This record gives sequence, structure tokens and C-alpha cells, in this order.
Amino acid sequence: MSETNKPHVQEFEYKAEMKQLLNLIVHSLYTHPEVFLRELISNASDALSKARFAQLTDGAESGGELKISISVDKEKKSFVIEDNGIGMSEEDLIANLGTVAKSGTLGFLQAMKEQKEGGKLDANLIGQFGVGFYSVFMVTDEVVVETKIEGADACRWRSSGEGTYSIEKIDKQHRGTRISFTLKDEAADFAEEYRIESVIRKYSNFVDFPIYLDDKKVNSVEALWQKPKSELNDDEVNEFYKFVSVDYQDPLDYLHVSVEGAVSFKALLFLPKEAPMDMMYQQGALENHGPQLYAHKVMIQHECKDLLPEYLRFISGVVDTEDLSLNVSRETVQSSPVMSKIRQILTSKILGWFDTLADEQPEKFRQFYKAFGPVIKIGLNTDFSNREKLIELLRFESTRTEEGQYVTLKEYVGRMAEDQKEIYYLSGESRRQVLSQPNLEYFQKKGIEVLLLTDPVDVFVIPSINEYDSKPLKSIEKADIDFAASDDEKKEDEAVSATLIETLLKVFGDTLGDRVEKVVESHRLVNSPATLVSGSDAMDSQVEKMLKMMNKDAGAAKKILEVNPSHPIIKNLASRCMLNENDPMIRTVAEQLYEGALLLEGNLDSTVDFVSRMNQLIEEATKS
Ligand SMILES: Nc1ncnc2c1ncn2[C@@H]1O[C@H](COP(=O)(O)OP(=O)(O)OP(=O)(O)O)[C@@H](O)[C@H]1O
Repeated sequence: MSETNKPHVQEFEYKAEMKQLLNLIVHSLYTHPEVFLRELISNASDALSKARFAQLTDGAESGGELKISISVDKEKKSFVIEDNGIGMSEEDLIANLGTVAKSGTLGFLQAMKEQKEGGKLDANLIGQFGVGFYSVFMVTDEVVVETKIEGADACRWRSSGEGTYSIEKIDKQHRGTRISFTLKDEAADFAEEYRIESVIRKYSNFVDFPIYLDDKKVNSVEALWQKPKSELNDDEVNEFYKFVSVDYQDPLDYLHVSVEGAVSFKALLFLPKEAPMDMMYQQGALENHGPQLYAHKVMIQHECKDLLPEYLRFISGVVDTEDLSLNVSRETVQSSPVMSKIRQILTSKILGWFDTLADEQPEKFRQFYKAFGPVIKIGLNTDFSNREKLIELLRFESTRTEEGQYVTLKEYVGRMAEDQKEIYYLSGESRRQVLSQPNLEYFQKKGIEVLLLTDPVDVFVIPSINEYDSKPLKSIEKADIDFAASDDEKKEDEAVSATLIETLLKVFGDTLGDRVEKVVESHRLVNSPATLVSGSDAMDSQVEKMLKMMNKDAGAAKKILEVNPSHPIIKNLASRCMLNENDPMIRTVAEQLYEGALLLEGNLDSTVDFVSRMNQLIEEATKS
């Protein structure tokens, strides 16, 4: 921060990230420049909501009709937007318009960089990251913000977005904010009334304060959620969604709720088509999301997190109740029994909505599940009263589904063979990786369906289900799976004799020592020579891998190495073993099979020894 010699004008320098951000906005955002208007209107509307709220709660002065006024001059290419909202103090200006205060900004920069590399950069992104004000630099080279809060001096903030901004005290009588600038030549059409009107209709029609354009009111200010469901039409609903959710796509689906009873409320809720950017870029991003809360058609909270449990907060929209008084404070909202009742009813309605979607519009449901399935699963371990309903919503790919297609637990159980007593699953990074696991061979051969868990959340959630329809859920990585049926089929002459295999297993065991719990004969392998399985109480290998990635090595339990006595490699080794138990080749191969199995499950820490041993074996095999 540096001050110039001028008496009343203070000059400030932007922080490094801020410069980076402004640079991107000024030089790289080309599509949708009209977004600047949406952002300025949305900020004005927020400031007006705060003013209205202050009036209701602490009886602050009204300041006349709460409104947004825009005036333009075509000749001068000037643009002015003014509101009589809460305004900003000098400190607010520095905090809000001078610094990157929000974690969202870094996410935004990251997303921008990625988009830029992909060749397209979309200004629509800007609203999702709480950096909307700066989009004004798409259409102008210099912005002046004059603003006043109740009971403090008014200030003028000025910046050309290049690295510095200035603040000076000014005379301004009324509370509120006035933002003015001259449009760049290429953005001169924003001084045309028709252009502004069309942008307002597109993005800001539902702002619940009147917007005047040169004294003419241009928005509709309508509480859409108050209309009966039968009177809603898709176009206006979609438009409303884009407005409340700052999304540029139509919603995937919407739900209209009207409840009269112990509590009364109306709600219009939306399911986005895609997970919002910040949900992917920030952990715990849903913490502060939620629909807007209205009381008696007046907005009291923008993103009200108390309306829905965290795992449903990707749902946006409006909830309007007659049962909260207008001058309710944030804290009272939080602890109000009305809110917990609304939350309970909404949660149940929303889960019912998902269920109906799954029945009636499976393709839509599939799209929804793809985007939000991982979030929904969080609910299984946090919302115990709805656990059963959530379990019914779960979808999995399986060895019987195509890629991207799902099966439910109910369907799985419905098509289980009579003698199958358990629900089988296997977890891994991707469908391809899971399908390559030797542990699947037996199940594939027998035509037993196995659920493929590839969402990282799965391994933390699915084991907690324990059983469904009285059938235990079981990872096929576990050692205690019942393979009795397979034994009688095995042709005697195919496998190595019991005594021979015993000796070989002992050599394997001696070679691998502490690294495995034990080495045993396998009943599950068909085409592979060896595989690793976990003891019945051990951790799933996928969990182990993830804990390792998080540097939380929980002292992974030792695995059991299973060896396939029908496999040619094992047969060859058994013959060698009969001749010489100390044959070094047996030990080298034992190491190689063990590390190969680790590699397949993604848990081999270093491939150096593996590759050098492989070369040694190839050399052996290629000797003439
Ligand atoms: N007209 C205004 N009146 C009062 N405060 C304002 C006004 N415009 C901007 N601000 C303040 O500046 C802050 C930064 O605005 P900006 O548009 O960059 O982000 P945001 O509004 O917080 O997030 P989003 O763009 O997601 O709505 C606002 O949060 C608000 O505190």
C-alpha cells in the first residue's frame, strides 16, 4: 500500500493474485461480455436486500423506494448504475474491491487457466466464483464507484484495473452506490436501451427490486414460486433457474413444493445439469450453499444452508414461508423449529423426487447420478433417518452392465442365483482397472455379477451398508469367500498334487517372509497364476491406496497371496521344486508374482525391482 502526495486521494496497489485476475479478465474474456451487467445488477440487488433487512431488523432509515437505476448516454458512451442499498464504507471498499479475499478466486484462476488451455474462455464462469464486479473491465478501461453507508463519509473508488486503485472522500447525500464508466468502443452497444433491456430480460428479470432504465421499469419482479404448479411454464421456470443459480444452462429438472399444515411454505427447487465448478475445485464447498430463503415473499437469506442437509445443497432455488417473521435474525433462523421442520419435509420431498425421476425418467436420473452421485453418498453416513431411501438411490456399474450404465442393489438381488448368498463388489480406480483384477476371474467364469466400485467415495460408504435385503455385501478381495462349488469341478490332472503344492507354497512363504500373512492355494483364479486377497478384517486395497495417497499409512494389514495350482507357471515351478527346493528361479518368480499382483491392484510403490527382475526372466527365457 503506498500513499501519493495528493492530500485526499489515497492510492493503493492490488495484491499479486488480484493483478493476475484482472489481467485475465481484461485480456482474455471475450465471450458473453454482457455478464458485466448481470453482475452489477446482482451486487446492487444484494445491497438492496441488505438494506431492506436492516430496515426490518434494526429499523434503519428507509431511503425511499428500494430500486436500481441505470442511465446511459449513447453519444458519450457513458454508463451509470445506481442503487440505494446498504453502500460501502472505506474499509468495505478496500476489503471488497481491492483484495482477493475469497478462496473462490483462486479456484476461478485455476478454472480460467484450464479453459484457456482448452482454447475457450467463458465469462459465465465469473459469477460462480464471487469475483463478478471485475467483469466490468471487459467493457471499460476505468470504473468509478461512489458509495455511502449510513452514518459514515461517502467515498469515491477509482481504478483502471491495471495494478492500482484510488480512494478519496466525497460529498454524497444518500445511502447507496453509484457505479459509472465510459464504455470501450467495442462495447458501445451497451449504451443502447434495447441491448440493456434484452440483457436484463435474459439474466436479471427476477431481481426482486425494480430496475429502471432511464426511468422506465424493465424487469418483471414476480414471485414465480407462489404460482400454482399448473400455471408455471417451462420457459419462465428455466429463465428463473438461470437467474437464481447463475447457470447458463437450463436445469435438469425442477420441483414445485406447496405445503400447508404444521408449517406452510412454497418452494421452487432445481437440479443443475452439471456439478458447479466450485464443487469440484473446493473441498467442503457445499458448506455454504443452499436455496434462497424468503419470508412473506421477501428474501432473508441468499444461500441458506439451514434449509437442506449438506449432501443436498447442490440444489438451488427458493423457499418461501409464512411461518418466519420478517425481522428474524440469522441466528434465530438457524435455531428455529420452523426451519428444522421445513428441512425435514424438503429432504423427504427431494429424495422422493429423485426416486420418481429414476422410475419415470431414467435417462435424466442417470445424468443426475453421474454428476451428483458422489455427493448423495455422503448422506448415507450423515443422515441416518433417510439412510434406507438413500440406499435405494445408489447405482453401480457391474460386470453385467455396459460402461456408464447402472444397476441398483434391488436389481442385483433380484437377479442373484438361488445359491448365491452374498452381494459381491470389487473396488478400484476405473472400470478398466477393476475388470483386469485376477480376483474377478472366478466370478466371471461362473457368471456371478460383481458390482464395480470406481467412485473414490464408495470404499468409505459401501462397506458401512453391511447388508441389503438380508444379504451381506462383500468385497471379493476378501479371503473368506465361499468357493466350495468350484472345487468339485476341478479336473484332478489339471492341478499340481497336494504334496507338491504344499512344498512350493512353503518356498513362496519363505521367500516373501513378512510381506504376506501367508501363501495359500487359490480357488478363485482361472487364468492368472497368483493374486493378493485381504484377511476378513483387513482394509480394502482401494482404501489402503487412498490412505497412502493422503499420507495416512494406517499400517496396512498384510495380505494373503493366493496361488493357482492349475496355472502353467505354478506347475512348472512345482516340477522345479521337486528337483531342487533351492532353485533360485522359484524365488525370483515368487517375488515377481507377488509384485505383479501388487501392481495390478495399484499398490506397488516402486517398479524398479519389478522391471529389473522381469528383464532377468526374459533373458533366461530368450537364451538359445
Ligand atoms: N452495489 C454495491 N453495493 C454494496 N456493496 C457492493 C456493491 N457491489 C459490490 N459490492 C461489494 O463488493 C463485493 C465484491 O463483489 P463481487 O461481485 O466481486 O463479488 P460477490 O458479489 O461477493 O460475488 P458474486 O459475484 O458471486 O455475487 C460484494 O460482495 C459486496 O460486498
